Amino acid sequence: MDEQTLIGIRRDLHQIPELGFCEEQTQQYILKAVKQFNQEHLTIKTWKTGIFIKVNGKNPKQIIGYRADIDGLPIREETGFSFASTHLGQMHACGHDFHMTIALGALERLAQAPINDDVLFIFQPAEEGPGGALPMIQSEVFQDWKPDIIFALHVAPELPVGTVSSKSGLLFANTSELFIDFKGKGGHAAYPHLTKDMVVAASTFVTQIQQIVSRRIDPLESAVISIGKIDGGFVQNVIAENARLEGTIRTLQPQVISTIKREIEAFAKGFEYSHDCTITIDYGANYYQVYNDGTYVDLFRTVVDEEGYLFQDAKEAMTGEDFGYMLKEVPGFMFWLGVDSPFGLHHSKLAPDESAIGIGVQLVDATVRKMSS
Ligand SMILES: CC(=O)N[C@@H](CCC[C@H](N)C(=O)O)C(=O)O
Repeated sequence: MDEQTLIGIRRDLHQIPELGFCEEQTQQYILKAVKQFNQEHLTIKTWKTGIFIKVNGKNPKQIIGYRADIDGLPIREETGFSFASTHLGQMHACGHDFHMTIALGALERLAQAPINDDVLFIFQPAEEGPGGALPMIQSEVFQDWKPDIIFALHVAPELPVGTVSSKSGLLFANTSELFIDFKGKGGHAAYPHLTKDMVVAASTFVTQIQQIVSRRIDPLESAVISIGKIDGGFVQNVIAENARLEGTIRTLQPQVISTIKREIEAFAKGFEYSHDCTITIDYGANYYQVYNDGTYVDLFRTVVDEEGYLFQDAKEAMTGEDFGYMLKEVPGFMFWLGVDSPFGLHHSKLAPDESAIGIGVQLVDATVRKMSS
């Protein structure tokens, strides 16, 4: 596929972002795009809103897996692009439109010129939540077509186009979502002493739990607690009976997540007493760390060099990725693809440079071929 066709696909996909497990339009778009490819060597199976596509090899000794995530985020786009999201309040603000396009580009090349081994393309729903990788791994299709090696990429806005980055070992953090509901007693804003104000309780809670990271966790064991959303009350002169916090916990060691959860629960008990309220905690989706196999990172480094691009050693990031579950089952790696955007991941103005798409396709294709040689 030429660059203009790839950019066209990316722009089409950019216009139809859908949240986790609602990616029906996206799934249909991908299936339709794949219909244009040489069908001779393809076997296609859908799974919920995801898709497995196997390019049957000429003399297969192994299955090489490549995964692309397909969901968008609940963010109102502010890019001003002519091809901006047509789904109000939803946006491909994490580059999954790039991820899908690159996978389609590499798939088209392999469908046209298959290698000896089988190559399994996995279009995975719900990476941003509630997590599609784990149930997809448990599916019959994955178990039947279980890859021997697997890899994936993620766009990196802070890296220039032509630079990629990865590392052996830990790349992405362990994560847990965090949802906390406060219930107190509402009332007239003029009589706070007759109420249990949940806006005060929840906002104090947000600042207090930051002490868990600074005072309860070994400074050598990094952790993040971020609250991204606060809800509470209805009107300016009524004290709120209910409030809700939504956030995420990130740690570099899996066991530190449990420590943080225990500490949050202890803080909650104290708050129930001091604010005379009830607090309910739900941890939503939990993702396992992304841990790269050094052998394949080294192989990839060689491919990047041979293809004429720049490989930069990565640092661990506090981003989460349920691809970590796939790497727990199957050896492989993940890498960052430079897309040079002035606005970062999860920003309403994320504007990745489309000239990185062709580089992604070339690197995925070349990596698969190298893994098979
Ligand atoms: C690459 C990336 O940005 N991934 C997301 C994964 C979200 C996991 C889950 N919804 C959570 O917030 O814990 C990220 O936010 O890192």
